Amino acid sequence: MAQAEETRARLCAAMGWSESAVELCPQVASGDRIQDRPLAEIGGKALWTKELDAALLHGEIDFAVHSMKDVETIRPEEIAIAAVLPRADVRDVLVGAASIAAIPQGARVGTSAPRRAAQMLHARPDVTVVSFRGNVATRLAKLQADEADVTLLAAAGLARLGETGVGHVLEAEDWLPAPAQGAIGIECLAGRADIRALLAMIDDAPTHAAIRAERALLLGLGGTCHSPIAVLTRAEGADLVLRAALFSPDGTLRIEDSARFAADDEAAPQALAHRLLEAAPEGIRAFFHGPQA
Ligand SMILES: NCc1[nH]cc(CCC(=O)O)c1CC(=O)O
Repeated sequence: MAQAEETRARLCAAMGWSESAVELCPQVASGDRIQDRPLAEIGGKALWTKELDAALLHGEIDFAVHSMKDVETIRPEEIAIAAVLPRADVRDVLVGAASIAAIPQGARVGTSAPRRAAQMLHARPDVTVVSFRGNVATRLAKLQADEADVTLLAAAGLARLGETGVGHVLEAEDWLPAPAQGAIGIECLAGRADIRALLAMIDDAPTHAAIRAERALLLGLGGTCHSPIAVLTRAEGADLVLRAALFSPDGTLRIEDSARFAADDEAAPQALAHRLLEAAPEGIRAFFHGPQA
């Protein structure tokens, strides 16, 4: 809802409309309804898109607002990512300790994200990872209830909920975020030229280019929500520099590579994916499906 409200505010500001010109149509996604099991177990895909896709396809809504981190790599061809808002803070926040090094020996780390679990076990093989699902408030409550000693959350999500004083931000260069973290994307029917033109008014080209590159990398890797992958994109002049690290889920294995390419080059991130897969030992390779059509 916070993301939808931000989108509405930006659209109304760009168009000179009053807020009442855009109606919010709240939907509960299956990923939010099912909170007691890790996503990987629920059967993975489309947990945040299924209901909104149906609403788009049935003409109940004109566009849908997503955290791009939750949007699967391969989308129905009738649906287009029409706009991406300026990227918020890409970093993860550590809650319960002042730094990775300061986490007590043998601590319980609450997370259900394969990336965060693998990164943590890579940095701190002594800790135990415990499953930790639910929205931001639920996870903070679980930490309060001592179900874990520390947890990791996206700075962007905390900020959108007004939880700015929580935890300690981890520098992105040391602790790479998830693909598309911090980016809000707006989807509509590919055939709705009118809506696409409207949404183009609030598209942030640099963020859109970075998201396109990160998603092209994921497509080349065949990465899913089970794949422990972390990335960081930064702009260098007209180019993007994309860093990517792949892990084994237990954190024992880690490989990293990077590429610099023109912002509109979609082949380059796929070539980076190819190099990573070539270099990946089986313990990493097993969690990626390889290049997707
Ligand atoms: N389903 C998890 C999810 N999807 C997007 C965000 C954060 C907001 C963002 O990255 O845009 C979160 C919460 C988290 O990782 O802490």
